[in-house]
Amino acid sequence: MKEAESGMMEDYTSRRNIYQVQWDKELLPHQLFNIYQEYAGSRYFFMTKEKDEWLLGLGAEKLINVNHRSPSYVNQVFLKMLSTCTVTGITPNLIRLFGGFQFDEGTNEDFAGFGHSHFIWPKIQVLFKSGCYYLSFTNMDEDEIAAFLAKLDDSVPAAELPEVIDQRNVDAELFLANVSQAVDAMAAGQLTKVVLSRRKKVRLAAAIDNSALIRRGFHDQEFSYFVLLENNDRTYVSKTPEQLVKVTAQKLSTNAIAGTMSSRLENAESLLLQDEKNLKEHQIVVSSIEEDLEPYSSELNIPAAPGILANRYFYHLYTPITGTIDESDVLTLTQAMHPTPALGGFPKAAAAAFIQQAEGNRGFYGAPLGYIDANMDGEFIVAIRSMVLHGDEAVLYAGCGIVQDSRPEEELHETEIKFKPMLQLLGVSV
Ligand SMILES: C=C(O[C@@H]1C=C(C(=O)O)C=C[C@H]1O)C(=O)O
Repeated sequence: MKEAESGMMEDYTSRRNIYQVQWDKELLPHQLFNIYQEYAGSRYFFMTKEKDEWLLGLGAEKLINVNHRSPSYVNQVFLKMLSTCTVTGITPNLIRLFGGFQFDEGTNEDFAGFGHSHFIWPKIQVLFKSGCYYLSFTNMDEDEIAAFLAKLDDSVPAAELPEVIDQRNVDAELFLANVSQAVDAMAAGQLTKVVLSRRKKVRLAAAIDNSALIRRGFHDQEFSYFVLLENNDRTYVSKTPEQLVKVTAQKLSTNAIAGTMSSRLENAESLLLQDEKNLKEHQIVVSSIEEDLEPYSSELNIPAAPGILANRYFYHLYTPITGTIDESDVLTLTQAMHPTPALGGFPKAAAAAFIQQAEGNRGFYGAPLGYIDANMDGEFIVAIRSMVLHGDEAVLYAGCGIVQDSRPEEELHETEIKFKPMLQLLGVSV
């Protein structure tokens, strides 16, 4: 906790005025994104799978951007900041701190500039919840707020996405070699499961306007979260079906999602529900989540067998898990669970070492992204089906679980399908 020791925490203790209002007319996130260009580079958007709740931030009143992953540090800073607030309006619990912790401690150049703990307290926060829009302004004077509210009625032209001019795999050969090596390590008894990934680069004719991506993600029919986090000239985007953990008033929910089959296969659902390799991959995740949560929860409800999570391109084996936590909060659980063997492997330490040596660092790919509120409740997702944007280039990430009976070419194919949600978002016909 170097920052705390060196006194940088002082930075978070100046007084803040928060002004909150409820807004009655419909607000569209892609229009809000474009209202003030001066906030570009420090905006974010988070939407649930059901699309019934979303959170949007414009501008950073405070940015937590440190080069170590530390939920307790983020927690401490957030509490300090909350203690400095004078709230005029609805309720202080509406304020959320949004961001995430990178997958591992090392550096990945695709994510240059993002912190390993990276969270934003926005200048303007828009929360859509239970059918209502709540706006919170931090340290903005009356005139600034009035000017912003006046702009909400203006229609902001929807951005268009530039044409795609190139797409190519960058490490398919390395991925095949890594899968073979993982299968050998499993035969030698060193590992039970490891999740390996690879990348694809897509180039567009011009720099990408993030509001265009939000417009697409907001209107599509996929059952997945949508997350977009800007940091200066880079943006991370994920359209993931996977929740890491959500806590509301001591009730927790999480899920195991592992085991995949292309929806193009005939009878894919019943084939997947009976497929031994996929069931094995899935059970490893369920057992590990149960073990990780055991110290925090005296009551966990875990169905005896998985069901199916259906999306446009694939089906996954899916086990929803609920429970009650004793003395804990969402950040502690995030740390206890990440990475589940849905993104790391099993045993956890051996899998982490294997990934490190095979691929290097993952940045936000597979990482927990989400928010906390003043009650220390919140929700974090596992950022997969994702990409980093930088100017006119997108670097896409996709991975899959490897077990002893995995075949490299089949796993390569599975990752190819997993690029599709991002390719489609960018406008590549898939
Ligand atoms: C690793 C990814 O997905 C994970 C791996 C899965 C699998 O191997 O079946 C399924 C869902 C996710 O837990 C990814 O999409 O990049």
